[in-house]
This record gives sequence, structure tokens and C-alpha cells, in this order.
Amino acid sequence: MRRISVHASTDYDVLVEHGLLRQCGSLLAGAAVTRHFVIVTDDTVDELYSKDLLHALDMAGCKAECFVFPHGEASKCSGTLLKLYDFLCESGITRSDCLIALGGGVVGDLTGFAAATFLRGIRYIQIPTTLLAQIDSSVGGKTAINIPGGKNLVGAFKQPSLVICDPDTLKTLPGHILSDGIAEAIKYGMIRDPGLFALLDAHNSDNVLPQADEIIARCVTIKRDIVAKDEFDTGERMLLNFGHTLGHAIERHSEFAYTHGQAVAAGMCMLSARTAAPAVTARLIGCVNNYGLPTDYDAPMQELTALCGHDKKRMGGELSYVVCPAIGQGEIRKASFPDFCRMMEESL
Ligand SMILES: NC(=O)c1ccc[n+]([C@@H]2O[C@H](COP(=O)([O-])OP(=O)(O)OC[C@H]3O[C@@H](n4cnc5c(N)ncnc54)[C@H](O)[C@@H]3O)[C@@H](O)[C@H]2O)c1
Ligand SMILES: O=C(O)C(=O)C[C@@H](O)[C@H](O)[C@H](O)COP(=O)(O)O
Ligand SMILES: [Zn+2]
Repeated sequence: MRRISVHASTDYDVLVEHGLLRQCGSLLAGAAVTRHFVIVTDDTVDELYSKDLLHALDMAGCKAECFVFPHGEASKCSGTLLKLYDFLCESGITRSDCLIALGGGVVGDLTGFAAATFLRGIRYIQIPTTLLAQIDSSVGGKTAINIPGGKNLVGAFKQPSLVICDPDTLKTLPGHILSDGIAEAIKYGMIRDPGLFALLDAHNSDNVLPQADEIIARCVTIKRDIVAKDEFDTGERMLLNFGHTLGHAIERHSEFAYTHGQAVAAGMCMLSARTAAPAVTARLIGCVNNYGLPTDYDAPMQELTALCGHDKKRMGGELSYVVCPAIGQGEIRKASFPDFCRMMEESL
């Protein structure tokens, strides 16, 4: 089993092993200090994996109920959150009990925010089942829901008590959802790890799955190191937002027809085209193309920059954004918001 220890306001481990989902009952009980859990999941993941998890908990002498909501980004909203709070009340969840997020980033972000706020804070554990969630969203404690004003605009920093990563769950992922995770992996390569970028560049959507363990370990280690230095996103952590300033705008502009991974892929390429040497952008676009991810988004740039105004890297009139002048070398830059808009809107 691989163990990557995260040191933040709460210390915890990310455990990576094939088949772990079926055997994780005692690990969950140990990390949670309770025998009462609520599993939060979406309808697709529920069909595939709730039974295994319930069995594992039962074997460890734990009781659990499942809260299941419709899959998709549209569910990461206040409506689902309020239903979850009601469910937690009905289940008699107390401050010593624990939530389990079983699913992708939507489940993880929503569950984490519920855990941060219900009874002013209870424990939660992440069991990520998409590549994106295993390499990124389950680690680091950013939790959030979307509101009509924008992506992730209501949230909290709340670290999980444990992350259980079973790469076997990736075998049931449709190809395009695996690619969403690869978009974030390319991000890690671009900001910090040329070796990871080369590995991703040497593969494609048809042959990358056997590389999942290596990709998970490299990405989680990068995120762990960044979060240890800047848990609350005031400096270095902003590197993890490469491609997201535009990406979040694209998600919203497309009314979530572009998934998060697709929007981040397009956002990285569109930003790189305006801030990096053509050779760097060409390599990025080549790698993104290997995985059938978009490299562009067809909308007037003014409409996208208008949506960037709510970005959480904006402080008053100034916006921080991330550029990669070379592969593996992410840098945070600052500009006035009008200057950022002008830079993006200038034709190439
Ligand atoms: N908190 C963070 O640090 C962070 C980081 C990155 C992304 N995010 C957020 O994560 C979300 C995107 O996450 P995502 O891409 O995992 O999307 P998702 O949670 O919507 O999952 C994608 C789809 O895959 C299905 N699915 C999940 N696991 C499966 C499996 N093993 N087999 C088959 N189908 C499965 C789900 O039902 C869903 O339909 C966005 O809301 C994004 O903002 C958060
Ligand atoms: O963990 C982080 O920090 C990230 O930025 C990871 C991103 O991949 C993720 O999409 C995050 O939710 C974006 O955060 P936001 O602060 O821009 O909402
Ligand atoms: Zn992201």
C-alpha cells in the first residue's frame, strides 16, 4: 500500500491500493472514532460501489446509511446540500460521527462542505472514485458548492480525516471521464513536474490506465507539498489553479456542458497561447489532444473575461493568474483586472 501523509491543520493519510474499497472498514473506523457513518454518493457510483463499502463497514461493526443524489455538476448546489442536512438530522448524526464521500469531485466537494458546516463541523473521509478526485479533489480540503453567481463560490477549507484511494474503481470509468482527470494531471505536469508531463505525453486515452498508480502518487505528492506550505490559498497554492481562471468561466458559460476537466484543459491551452512561447503551447496542445480533451472554447473572449471577475484569486482590483513559461515551471503573476482582460482579449 502507498501512504502519502498530508500535514495541514488536520494531519491525515492518503492510502492508495488496489482492492482497498472492499477492505477498508477497520481503516475507516480507526480514522473516524465512531461506529456511525453516513455515506454520501451519486446514483451512478451508488449502483457500482455502495454495496462493497456497506459490506466493509458492516464487517468492522459499523452502521451506515446512504444519501444518494443525481450524478452531475448540477447537483453541487444548495438544493442538494439542504437535502443532505435534513438527511443527517433524520439519521441522528452527532458531532462525533463521520461522513464518507464516495464518488468523484462533485460528491467530495459537497460532502466536505456539509461536514464543514453541519453542527459547525464534523469529520469526513474521502473515497474518491474518479481519476480527477483521486489525484486532486479528495486532497487538500477545498470544499464548495456552486451558486448561480459562479463556480465554488460558497465553500470552506476542511481537511478530511483520511483518503482511501482504490485505483480498481477507475476500471468502470467511461473514457471521457478518465480524460477529465488527465486534464488535472497535465496541470500538475505543467506547473511542477516535467517527468509527469512526459509520461502523460507518451500515452493516450487508450493506454494510460495502467499508469494510474504512478500518476496518482506523483500528483498527490505535489499537492501535499503545496498544501503543507499554503493550506489557505494565499500564495503558492494558487499554482494549482493553472487553467482554472478561464476554466471556471468556460464551465459556467457553457452551462456545464463542458465538464471541469474539459474546461481546465481548454483554459490551460488558451492561457498558454497568450503567455508562453509557441513551442511550449504546442507541446501542451499535443498532450491535451492525446486524450480527446478540448484545446479551445468557442465564445467571444469578452464574455469569458466578464465571468472571471468572481475568481477567488481576485483581491479588489488585482487578479493573480498562473502561467507556465516552461513545462514544469508554474509561476504566479498579478495584474489589474482590466489589464488581465485586455491581455486575454487581444487577438493572437
Ligand atoms: N476540491 C478540489 O480541490 C477540487 C479539485 C478539482 C476538481 N474539483 C471539483 O470536482 C468536480 C469534478 O469532479 P469529477 O470530474 O470527479 O466529476 P463528478 O464527480 O461529476 O464525476 C464524473 C462522473 O463520473 C461518475 N463516476 C464517478 N466514479 C465513477 C466510477 N468509478 N465508475 C463510473 N462512473 C463514475 C459520476 O457519477 C459522474 O457522473 C468539479 O465540481 C470540480 O470543481 C474540486
Ligand atoms: O486545491 C486547489 O487549490 C485547486 O485549485 C485545485 C483545483 O483543481 C480545483 O478545481 C479547485 O476546486 C479550484 O479551486 P477554486 O478556489 O478556484 O474554486
Ligand atoms: Zn480543478
